[in-house]
Amino acid sequence: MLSCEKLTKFFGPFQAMNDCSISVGANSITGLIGPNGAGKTTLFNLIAGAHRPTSGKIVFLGEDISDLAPNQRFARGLVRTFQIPHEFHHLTVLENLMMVAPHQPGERFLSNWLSPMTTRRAERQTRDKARDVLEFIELTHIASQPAGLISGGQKKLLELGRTMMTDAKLVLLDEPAAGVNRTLLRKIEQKIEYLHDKLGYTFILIEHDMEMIERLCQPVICMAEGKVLIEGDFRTVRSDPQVLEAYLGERAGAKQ
Ligand SMILES: Nc1ncnc2c1ncn2[C@@H]1O[C@H](COP(=O)(O)OP(=O)(O)OP(=O)(O)O)[C@@H](O)[C@H]1O
Repeated sequence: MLSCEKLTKFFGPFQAMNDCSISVGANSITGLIGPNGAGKTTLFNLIAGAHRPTSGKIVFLGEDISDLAPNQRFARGLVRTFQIPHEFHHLTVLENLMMVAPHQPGERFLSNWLSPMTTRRAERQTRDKARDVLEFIELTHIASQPAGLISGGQKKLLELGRTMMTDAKLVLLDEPAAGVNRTLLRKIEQKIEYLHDKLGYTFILIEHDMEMIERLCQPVICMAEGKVLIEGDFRTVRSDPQVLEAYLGERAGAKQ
């Protein structure tokens, strides 16, 4: 579904991405791990189009998307969520979902005048879909609260819900477990599993929570210093000496 080929990225003299190649199969949940500063978020930025690679190429569903703008990638089904959820603070939770739906006729001034019925019908459909999504992410009870006032974990669920308002094919999830309590974390995992198993979503997931990576991800890719150290199933990656040194060793050391 996605392949990143020999990506490099320089920020001034600093090389954040160093000949990094990954490929992601359709309907997989790929875990992206690595120590702080390994280049995981930079890789997401390159895939989503927030940054352009210095060299290398990105192919999505057979098309070279390296030169496409983020909105063009989004229109092709490549959707990204953020470490810190980017909700619209003053809009309600329901409105936040409705905002995401692509190609709404009401966005075009003329169509509001020329075909108000069509616009209203489309808005009703979007609202109905948003209500279904709210039910799925179990946030119906806070539908009319301003999104800026809901909890961090609820914002993560809302982010996941916002991907469901789009025609997402590949979802880039940036630390879905960060700052989320254990109960809500299990709920987020179940939602990801459902979207993957029942709706055929493909995910790439950056996460520092190893339990979540172990439960959800196959394969797991470990990065360090802007490149891939190893790819494999969780157990293989976890026991690789390079990984232990670069990442898990660092965590184990921190516990002593
Ligand atoms: N816009 C930028 N300008 C300069 N340096 C940057 C920029 N973005 C990232 N970097 C650097 O690139 C390196 C990789 O950062 P990145 O955020 O991709 O790491 P990460 O693996 O996501 O880390 P973390 O797990 O801490 O989020 C870091 O050394 C970071 O300081």
